[in-house]
Amino acid sequence: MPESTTLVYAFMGMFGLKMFIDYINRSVSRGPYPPGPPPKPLVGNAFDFPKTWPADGYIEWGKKYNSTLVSAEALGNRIVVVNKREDAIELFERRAKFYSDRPYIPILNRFSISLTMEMMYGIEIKSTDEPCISLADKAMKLGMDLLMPGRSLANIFPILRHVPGWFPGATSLKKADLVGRMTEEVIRIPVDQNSCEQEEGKVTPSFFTNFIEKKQTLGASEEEEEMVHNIAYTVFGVNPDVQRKAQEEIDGLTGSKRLPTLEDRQSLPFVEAIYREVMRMSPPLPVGIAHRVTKDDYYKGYLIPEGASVFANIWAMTHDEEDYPEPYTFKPERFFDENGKLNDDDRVLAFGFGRRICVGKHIASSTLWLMMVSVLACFNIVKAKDANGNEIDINNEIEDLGLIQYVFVNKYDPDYDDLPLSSPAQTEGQV
Ligand code: HEM
Repeated sequence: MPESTTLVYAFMGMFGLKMFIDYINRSVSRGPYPPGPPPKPLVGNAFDFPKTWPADGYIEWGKKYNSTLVSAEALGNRIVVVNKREDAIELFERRAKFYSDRPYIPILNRFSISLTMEMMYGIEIKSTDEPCISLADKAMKLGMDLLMPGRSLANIFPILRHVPGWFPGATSLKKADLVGRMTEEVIRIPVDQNSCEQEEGKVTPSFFTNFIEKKQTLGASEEEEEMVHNIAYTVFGVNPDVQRKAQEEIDGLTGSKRLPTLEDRQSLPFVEAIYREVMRMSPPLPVGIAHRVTKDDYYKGYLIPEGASVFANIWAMTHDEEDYPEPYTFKPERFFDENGKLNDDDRVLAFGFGRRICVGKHIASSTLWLMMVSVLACFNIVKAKDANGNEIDINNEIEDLGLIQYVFVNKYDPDYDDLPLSSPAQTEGQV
């Protein structure tokens, strides 16, 4: 018998055995787990995960099963989704000791810290055409796709990681392998570049200092413009009063004589409220990134088993009517107290939780704030007009593609339009 056929049989045998053992394990009563759709024999909930807009799908599960915590499982791999802010803070922060691992996802070990840190500190990005940027972009898109709960069968069925890439249907493994190799390149290119620059005695400024400097002297790049454009159209185009109020605040401080700087941030509370409201309404990673539990834990009477992937449904939390009445209305005023001072709700949930909270949050916060305030200081954003001079209505919907993509400097790619990221949808006629 050829070696490859033996391998296939061996794999199928192992797979069958694993399914059987998991099925028996599931039948033995542990738990109860947080509620969710009833599992089907053998496959569990593998085909129940919401596909189109997962964040809303998990809110629906929460309503249906009357629980702030919901869960599902496929072949022994349990996924828990946390829909409430208090639960996320309890689990990811007070119990951080057991909720700070990441699930094994083929690409992530190399992908997260090393990539961003190499890029953020000491590497000068001169153009978006640079190989490491376009590679980072592609790796990011592919990688995000693999991260979604239920999106990759290899994440649902851990045993599938052992299937060779040539096996029919093993597309997510091929993707993971590709992302792994691309990420290695993304890390290698800037490191090599940095070494060369050091040998030549050049001082390499960081992304952050470059950005701030460039913003104040040359303005924004095409991609940065595009990001601001998206935010600006949806937020200010739809809300002219908000725009006017923010501009009055800025002009009151600068006398229209200069651009605001980061030092002015404290003195511009209304702009700050706009920043908070933008991040609340459109968190770029609506269901965050999974944390892996390293020890069986009980919460609200439910078992969250060791190895479970726990997702913070950030979207559900920032659209929770109890915390944010009229959650789908853009209202920066909600961040002021009765004395007209900014309230203490300054926690931007969009950056995640606990020890795994976004490491780039300060950079992201500063760059986004600077972009918003600079646009407000210089422009009036109005609705575009069609050929007959009629205003084009603004599409106020959110698409699942967004800011992180821009942070990694790239353009919209229609081949990967189903990502766990969000951004305002484009209206025809708006560029
Ligand atoms: C608006 C911009 C950004 C948003 C909304 C955002 C959001 C997030 C979220 C939700 C997580 C997962 C947190 C969790 O697991 O609880 C995360 C992780 C991470 N972010 Fe960001 N991020 C942004 C920008 C950045 C930037 C600019 C960098 C690079 C400097 C960055 C680097 C990272 C890294 C390395 C992680 C993984 C941290 C870990 O696993 O410990 N992010 N981000």
